Amino acid sequence: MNNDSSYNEEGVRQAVRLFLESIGEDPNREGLLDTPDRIARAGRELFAGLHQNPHDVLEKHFSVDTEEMVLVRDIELYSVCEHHLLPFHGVAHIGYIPAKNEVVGLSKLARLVEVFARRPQVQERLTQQIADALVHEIHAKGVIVVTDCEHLCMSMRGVKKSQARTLTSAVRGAMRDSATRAEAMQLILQQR
Ligand SMILES: Nc1nc2c(ncn2[C@@H]2O[C@H](COP(=O)(O)OP(=O)(O)OP(=O)(O)O)[C@@H](O)[C@H]2O)c(=O)[nH]1
Ligand SMILES: [Zn+2]
Repeated sequence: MNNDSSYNEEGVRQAVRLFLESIGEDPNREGLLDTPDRIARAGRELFAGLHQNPHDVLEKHFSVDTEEMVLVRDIELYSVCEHHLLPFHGVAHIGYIPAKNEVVGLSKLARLVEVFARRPQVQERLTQQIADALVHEIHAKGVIVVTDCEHLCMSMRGVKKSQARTLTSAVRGAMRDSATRAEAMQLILQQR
């Protein structure tokens, strides 16, 4: 169910006006006049995942007779860290071993990333939520999710380490088997 009726655009506009005033800006100067409205519209998109759920994305699946690993790597992701509300961005790699006849369309894996990325997040939770959704919604026998991101709160402010990448992983079920996990990691790391 995609229901964003709890998204309060006027509330966001007021908060942005107050924020601009509070940093010493003039929200009435020409360049900033439309900014509260722009941010209200952008926020609807950036936080759309708060009003979506993984069930809807993974509901439709196919009867493909396979129980072998499927892996989609380099799925672009943009999220917002919940501590500073600054972006973190990078890629997600998702591998899963489907239950018999519960294979999902490849694009649905990318849509699943969007459901959890488009929220205030921490990278660890984002990674785990993607893995858990594949177990709960399509009964995947094994799952590995690896995310690899740059956090702007670590690059453009604070410690200012722009080269630092954060990698987090979540491994479930049969993917915990060391040989299977090694095969998935090899596919993820394979030279482009
Ligand atoms: N574990 C984790 N930490 C994150 C994530 N995004 C941002 N952070 C960290 O959240 C922490 C918040 O630390 P605080 O000490 O409360 O805030 P701060 O004073 O702004 O911290 P600095 O960034 O060190 O200046 C920082 O260390 C950030 O790097 C994330 O996805 N996962
Ligand atoms: Zn942060």
